[in-house]
Amino acid sequence: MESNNGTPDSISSVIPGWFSEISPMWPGEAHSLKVEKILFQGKSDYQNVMVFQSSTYGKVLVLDGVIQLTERDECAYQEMIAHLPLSSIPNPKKVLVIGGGDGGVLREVSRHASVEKIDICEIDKMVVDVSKEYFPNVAVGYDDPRVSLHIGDGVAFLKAVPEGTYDAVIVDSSDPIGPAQELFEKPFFESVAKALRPGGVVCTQAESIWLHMHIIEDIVANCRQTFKGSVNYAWTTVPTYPSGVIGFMLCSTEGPTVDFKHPINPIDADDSHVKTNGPLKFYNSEIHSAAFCLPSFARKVIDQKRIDEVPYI
Ligand SMILES: NCCCCNCCCN
Repeated sequence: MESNNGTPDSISSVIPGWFSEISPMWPGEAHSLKVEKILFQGKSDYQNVMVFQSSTYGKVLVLDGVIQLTERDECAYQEMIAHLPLSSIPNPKKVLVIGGGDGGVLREVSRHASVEKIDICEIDKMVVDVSKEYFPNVAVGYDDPRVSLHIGDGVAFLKAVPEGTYDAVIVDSSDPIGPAQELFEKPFFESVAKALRPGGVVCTQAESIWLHMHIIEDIVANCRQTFKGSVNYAWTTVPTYPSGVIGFMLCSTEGPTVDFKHPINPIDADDSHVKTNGPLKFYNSEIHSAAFCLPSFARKVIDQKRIDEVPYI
């Protein structure tokens, strides 16, 4: 059976007027969004930057052809990557964000009243500028006076950080091809561990259990060798990310024990941030704990890494 444009009904090919997210990171599939209008297209020193108005997900930020956020579902990612670590430790004071140039993670970190200082190191100034212009409800994170923006390479920034500086580091990176590649490698995790105080926490973007178990396996192995506290994988649903899910690696350094699965400082128990930042749309304490429940196929691989590393006695 054929459609009225002559192509078989089962094949809808790449349709003019739609954005299709095609990448070697998810071969053989491409999620598409209908484009109402392209609002911005530019080329920075690091990547192609595009913003378009979609029919169903609001405005969309795309870097090198890959969706970074949409107005409709960004809350699911930004709230989880920020509150999974910060709700797991008492009174976080100093927080570093690597990447995250759109400002959404800053918006979420600033909900925590105990936080005194928020550093952000983003490599691409164009991402910051474009977000401020087209995504004011995301880039609002920059308005917080506790925020200091550093434009530069996150790897170099971390190397220069004095040992034990931060309570939490959040790595809001794009995928590990292009400018973010080094943020998935062991030397980077070692710099993060050094920058954290004892019992400090890191939460890093850790891809999809449906598409990237091989990458996750490597991240888990590197993190188990580097972080001597706890090492956990959590995940959330983001409809416009490849496979509709994305995960986070949550680790702590040696020191006071961190039990990531049971938040001791849940941000949803305190309403004081709602006046300035608006209500949380996605995160709550129940979804925090649930995020660490893994499907059996992923649990097998992630837990196997732990068994492999227990030395024979
Ligand atoms: N596959 C895309 C992963 C993007 C993760 N970073 C998004 C940045 C939002 N602050």
